[in-house]
Amino acid sequence: MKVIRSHDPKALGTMAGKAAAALIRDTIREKGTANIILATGTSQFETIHQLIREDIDWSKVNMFHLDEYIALPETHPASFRKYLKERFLEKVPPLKNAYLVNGETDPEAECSRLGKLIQDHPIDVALVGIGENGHLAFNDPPADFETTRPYLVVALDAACRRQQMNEGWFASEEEVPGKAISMSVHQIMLSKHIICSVPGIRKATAVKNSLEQPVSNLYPASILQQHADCVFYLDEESASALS
Ligand SMILES: N[C@@H]1[C@@H](O)[C@H](O)[C@@H](COP(=O)(O)O)O[C@@H]1O
Repeated sequence: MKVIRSHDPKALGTMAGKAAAALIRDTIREKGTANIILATGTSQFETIHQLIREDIDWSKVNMFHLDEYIALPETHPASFRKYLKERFLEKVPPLKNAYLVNGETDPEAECSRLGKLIQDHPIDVALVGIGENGHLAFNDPPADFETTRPYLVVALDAACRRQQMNEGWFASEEEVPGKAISMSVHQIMLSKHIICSVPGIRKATAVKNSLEQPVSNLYPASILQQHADCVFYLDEESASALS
């Protein structure tokens, strides 16, 4: 695992977006197509902002995303589908496929549908973030490191729900859905390249635990220490607790 520090969140996002774009272009050159995972949330603003400015043949790209709330309408400001449509899909030419997680249908059937699709599209490049509680996608601690199912129905813990409220996505903690569909830790780890963008002081403890604690499902993102090609992009604030 590699760590790249930049002076501010904007520079961090620019570097992460450029790195992702280079990997996507290389993959298309080698294989003809590229399969990617995008993350959502505040931490991805600058990374995605850079990605949409890159010269990429998007018609050769298949996209998956990490997670979505169950039973949250797509019109809600916190909907991850809405986020990806408005910040990414509407800003680039049409992709080959964009496999969005639908949280408004039968969740187990949706997990199976997406699971089959992603198993047919081995992931080349995954953009991920981590939560204040160290979660990867919506795999809150203690995360399930054992399951090999690609997508899971998960319960969101209090820390995760509080973070979503504090970031302004919801007016109150009670309004945050209690459940979500999440890509599993196992599936994320199958990605060939992982780019983890983590700006901001609120993530300093989670970053320290993820990078400096022994790998443990109590710090879900600590599993990234075992990935063959994962790069953490940090700013001064998110790196401030590192030894
Ligand atoms: N479940 C989402 C993830 O998709 C995201 O990558 C991560 C970081 O979130 P944020 O960027 O809002 O801090 O946790 C969110 O809650």
